[in-house]
Amino acid sequence: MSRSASLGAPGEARNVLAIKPFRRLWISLLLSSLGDWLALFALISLAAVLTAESSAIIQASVISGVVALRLVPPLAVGPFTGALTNRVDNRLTMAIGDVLRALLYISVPIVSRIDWLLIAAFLVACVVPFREAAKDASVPDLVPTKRMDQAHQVNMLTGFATAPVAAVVFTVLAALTTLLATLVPAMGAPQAGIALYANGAAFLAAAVVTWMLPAVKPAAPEPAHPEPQPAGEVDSNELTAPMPQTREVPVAQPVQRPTSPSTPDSFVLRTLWKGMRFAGTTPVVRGLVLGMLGSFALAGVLLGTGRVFADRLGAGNAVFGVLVAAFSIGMALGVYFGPRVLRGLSRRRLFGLCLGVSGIALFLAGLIPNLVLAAVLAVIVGTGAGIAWAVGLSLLGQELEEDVRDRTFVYLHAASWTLLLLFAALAPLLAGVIGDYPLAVRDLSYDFLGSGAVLMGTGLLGVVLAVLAYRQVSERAEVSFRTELIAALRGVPATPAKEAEKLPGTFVVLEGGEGAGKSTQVGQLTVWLREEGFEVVTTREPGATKLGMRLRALLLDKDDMTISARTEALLYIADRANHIEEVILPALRRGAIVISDRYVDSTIAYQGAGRDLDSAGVEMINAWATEDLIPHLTVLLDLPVEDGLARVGGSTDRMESEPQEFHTRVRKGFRDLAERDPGRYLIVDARMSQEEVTREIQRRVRPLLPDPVPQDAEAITGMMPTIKTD
Ligand SMILES: Nc1ncnc2c1ncn2[C@@H]1O[C@H](COP(=O)(O)OP(=O)(O)O)[C@@H](O)[C@H]1O
Ligand SMILES: Cc1cn([C@H]2C[C@H](O)[C@@H](COP(=O)(O)OP(=O)(O)O)O2)c(=O)[nH]c1=O
Repeated sequence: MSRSASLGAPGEARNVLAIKPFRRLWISLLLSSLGDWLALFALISLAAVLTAESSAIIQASVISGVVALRLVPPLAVGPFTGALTNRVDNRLTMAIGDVLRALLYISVPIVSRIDWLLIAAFLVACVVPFREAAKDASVPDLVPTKRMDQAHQVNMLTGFATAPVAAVVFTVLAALTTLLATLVPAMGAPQAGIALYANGAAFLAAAVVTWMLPAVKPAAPEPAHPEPQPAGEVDSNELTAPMPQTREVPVAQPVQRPTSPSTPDSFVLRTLWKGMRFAGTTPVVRGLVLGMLGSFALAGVLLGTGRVFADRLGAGNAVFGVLVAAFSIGMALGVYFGPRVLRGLSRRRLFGLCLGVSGIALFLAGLIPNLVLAAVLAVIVGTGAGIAWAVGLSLLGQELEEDVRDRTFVYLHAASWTLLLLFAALAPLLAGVIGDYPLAVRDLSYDFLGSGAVLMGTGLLGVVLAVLAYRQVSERAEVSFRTELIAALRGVPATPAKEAEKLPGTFVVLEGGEGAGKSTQVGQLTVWLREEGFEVVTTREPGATKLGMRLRALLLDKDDMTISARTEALLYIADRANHIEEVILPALRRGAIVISDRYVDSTIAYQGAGRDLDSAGVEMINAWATEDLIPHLTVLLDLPVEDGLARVGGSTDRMESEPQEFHTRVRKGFRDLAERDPGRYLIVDARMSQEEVTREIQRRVRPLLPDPVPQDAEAITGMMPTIKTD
């Protein structure tokens, strides 16, 4: 089974990175995104160091301010960025933006005052939207239109992927500073200066790389003259030919996508709003979006409280770095390996489980203030959040129609950044308000920490969120969560209690009276699933096998009116037993999706209700003949009898020529069956147009489809694109 990859497949990333100018843009983005993360960690640390002597609430407010200041100005300056990108060379805007950021960051440790730290953080945040807008606006100049989406995806992923690297760099620098301060006491207490200097260097390097991009005049978008490309580079014609004459970008490809932890501008807010409205449409999408955003809120809380928490445990910048690195490395591992872990477990269950585990780990980290434990737990929180994110992304990809898929992914990325920063800003404030209390009961003492309480509270919220999200996405399953989890951990397939053989395929049946549209919908469903890359076996009853064709002729021949009701029932069931053995089971064992036009329910409705045979008896013989093979889903196309008969245009076979009352009983027979077991049925009003019926069926079938194959999941979530070397 293969399905088309939809987001940033590594192969595609290599493709778009083969475009030399875009690769330069990407390198400058990589550097500045690294710098951005490094700056965030360093500023939080420095804020904590400079306020070490102040009260807890002041310290908390300053840390919160450092983060909040990144969130606010972009909203104010966002609308003005367009004016600049239209007038000034984007390359220049980007390079100046990088140089300004470098200077501002370097100035912070030199001035070493809390007021300047906040002002500098604010000024940086004001520069960022211009730089981002210039970068986004220059992508269409550097990349052919058809690769634009890939380019944006690579950029988005880069924004995430640089976090663990920056965290490790920060930790190493912080540890070095601490070591130096110990060796050379004259240096004073360790601050976070080195990281900010390194950061300035990263931005200066980014400015140089940006400056080397091919110049594109904003007013006259002449085709650029790319340098001669060595073999293996993308043909320059590809670059110049589809160059857009204006900066108009189709609605489906919004140009501004956040790539660093600093850009919630008006576009993002708009996307958030639209996305939020969209996310409410189906429970599964709602559950997935809720859970995925929740994992970023957890990350935000850890980022916001981490420094103060480390402080209260008697540690400093390096330990904060370790916590952030542990979390973000865990997250990267989770995203990368997520699609491959516990293959035996349904992806939806894995999604809920990982979120829950993250929540519990965060709760424990807050409960037991211990540095080593906190680092280990941070890895677990990150891994859980990463797996949930990756699995959520691939499930969403499966769940959503192609036209809204990209929009939702953009929304998710934008919303994630915003939530991350929002929670990182709120968490320290809350911790400061709660305060720290050393508790002592007889010989036992326990440090109740405000930051610990926030971590615990968020952990609990995470667990509640996991349960809520799981409820929204969970599917009816024959195997209990526990059984499936134990089996998955042992690496064996989980066997439902009554099913002798776990079949990898999916069995869908369409039922309904004459002319309800079964054949039409079977056709539509088949085309759709095949396009999605699944192996589909389309079949029908009676008459799908050689023997079946003979039975069909006997059953439907208008001249042969002497078949008794029981004989008729047995003949249909005989056809079914043969059909299962020869067609259905082999396909299900292969993992195919089997779609059958009629199955057991037809006998129960036509012979049981229609011919007035004892339905329980008919059901029993069916159960024996089918060895209890029950479809995963039965779609009942329900239609008033007259409408259906009018559609088929008069009686053509023995069954159709039965009187209207017979067909009315059949209709009721079908409805009774469906109402008895709503979890396994979809009743569709077949008076709707063919297209509407098709859409309704697709919506219900989608969650039943097998999980995407691992390569795809990797393709969707692959993070660090490989650089093609010449
Ligand atoms: N939703 C619909 N609205 C109107 N006509 C339909 C619809 N679905 C199918 N039809 C038409 O009704 C007729 C019977 O459809 P068909 O799919 O053969 O039904 P069945 O297999 O249930 O007997 C066909 O001519 C088909 O084009
Ligand atoms: C499978 C099955 C079909 N039938 C009847 C219903 C149909 O009238 C006929 C099958 O004819 P067919 O032309 O295949 O069905 P349709 O045109 O309705 O899609 O057999 C039964 O009575 N009992 C059964 O178990």
